[in-house]
Amino acid sequence: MEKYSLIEIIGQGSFGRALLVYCKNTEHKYVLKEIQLPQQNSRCESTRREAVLLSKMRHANIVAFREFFEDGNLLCIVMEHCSGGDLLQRIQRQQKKPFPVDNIFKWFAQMCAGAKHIHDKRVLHRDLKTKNIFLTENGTIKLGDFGSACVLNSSKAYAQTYVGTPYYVAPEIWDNQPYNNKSDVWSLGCVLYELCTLQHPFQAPSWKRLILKVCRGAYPPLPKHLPYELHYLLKHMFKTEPRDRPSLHTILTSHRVSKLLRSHLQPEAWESTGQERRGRRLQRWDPEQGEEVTRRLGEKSLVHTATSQDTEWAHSESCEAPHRKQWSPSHTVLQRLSNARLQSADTGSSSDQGRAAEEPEEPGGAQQNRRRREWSREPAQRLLRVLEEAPVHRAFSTFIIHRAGAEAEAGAEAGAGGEAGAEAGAGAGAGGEAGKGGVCQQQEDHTDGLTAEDVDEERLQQRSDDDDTDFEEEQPCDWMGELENMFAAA
Ligand SMILES: Nc1ncnc2c1ncn2[C@@H]1O[C@H](COP(=O)(O)OP(=O)(O)OP(=O)(O)O)[C@@H](O)[C@H]1O
Repeated sequence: MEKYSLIEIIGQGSFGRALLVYCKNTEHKYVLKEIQLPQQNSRCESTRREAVLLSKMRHANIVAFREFFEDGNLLCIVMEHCSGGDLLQRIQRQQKKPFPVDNIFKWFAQMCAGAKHIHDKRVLHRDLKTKNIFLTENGTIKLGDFGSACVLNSSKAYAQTYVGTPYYVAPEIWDNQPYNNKSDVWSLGCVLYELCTLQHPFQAPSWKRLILKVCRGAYPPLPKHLPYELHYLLKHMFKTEPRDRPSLHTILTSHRVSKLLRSHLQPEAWESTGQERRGRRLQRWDPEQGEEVTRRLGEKSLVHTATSQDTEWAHSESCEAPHRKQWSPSHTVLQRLSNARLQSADTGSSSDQGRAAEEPEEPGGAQQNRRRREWSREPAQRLLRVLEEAPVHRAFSTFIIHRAGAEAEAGAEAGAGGEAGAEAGAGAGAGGEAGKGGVCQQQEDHTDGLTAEDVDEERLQQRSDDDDTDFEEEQPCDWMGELENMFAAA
């Protein structure tokens, strides 16, 4: 710590301070994130996870990691300082003046390149939003805040899961489906929309209407003067079915707009997305590496997996996971919410009055016949009851959901998490938003498990977007239980 001197405190996150510091050795400024120890486990883990993941993500469009250490009762991560601030601040500074289209393409291409790099390492960011995307002094995009990310490679199922920031969360998450690589794509669609309009695509005065809009993919159209490519991109990124959404790989390689996007990328950003590896048979991620990462992250780490994840990864081109076949994200929640709307109106809920006329009905009775994953846990009444009085501004916060068995059993069976999650929410108590803690031991920064630049050759080849939904969490989270606890506690 002695080698850093404090310049200023640049922010107070939900778990600790972010400091702008000066390093006497390198004569550079850095951001130092600190967390008080001991605290509750989850935030501590989140910080450690951020450090470990960040340390292994070397890419022109990802915040560069410097070091990770403990100093007394502080856990510290030192990282690149992005002096342009975050995109949320940048958007706010525009004061309704639109960004030049070239800027939009450049920034979007860079965030896709950074996110693709993450996905190529089988990591999901899970909290992509304007607040977590930074700009350097020269206007280069850097993805940051890996505190919510997860690695999909351990052979065990792990103790904690996550829902994201509701305003940026994809429809499948509201339908208790697993987070997957396309969920990150949805979130980036929200960011792209904000760059285009300076507005969030899914604005609503209540949670219920927010969720309905998200599940329908119903966003106000972009202004007509914006180029066709932006309209086209958003239309695809906001497909409510993950399988219909392009992956980042597709967006940057074989989508109608790929060439245009790539023209906005510096060669080093493009090369480090893995394209330079085309044609070379690459080593598949070794499951043992996932174990190693898990061990280093600690027993309660936020690492999700399938029990047969290595097989799934190896055969992701040809094998559809069973739950993937069952995906029909928005229909379940829409139908439940629609039914509940009537019940809610019957019981005299004022906030539901008149909404039926405003919200478009689900098109096509034929969709009712689609295969549907049963939403077995909570009827929509519960959702409505929870959300009815909840302040919608909280939908911009990051939520972390705890699973049952988090404290005792890191290796809980995959698939058990959904039902158990409701109790886990109660057990977690502290309620939703990031800001947990716990005693944590120092971890060596020895994370070889994440170093493999392992991209399957097949993944570089063109595929349908359906096949392109190539990895996902195995255990959907009980965000509703968590919301219930959070709002009950408020
Ligand atoms: N690498 C960075 N470069 C420049 N500013 C940063 C960097 N990392 C974080 N910040 C800024 O520091 C502040 C605190 O960030 P931090 O990630 O600690 O918390 P947060 O994102 O505000 O909240 P949360 O804890 O819920 O994630 C924010 O204003 C953020 O924009």
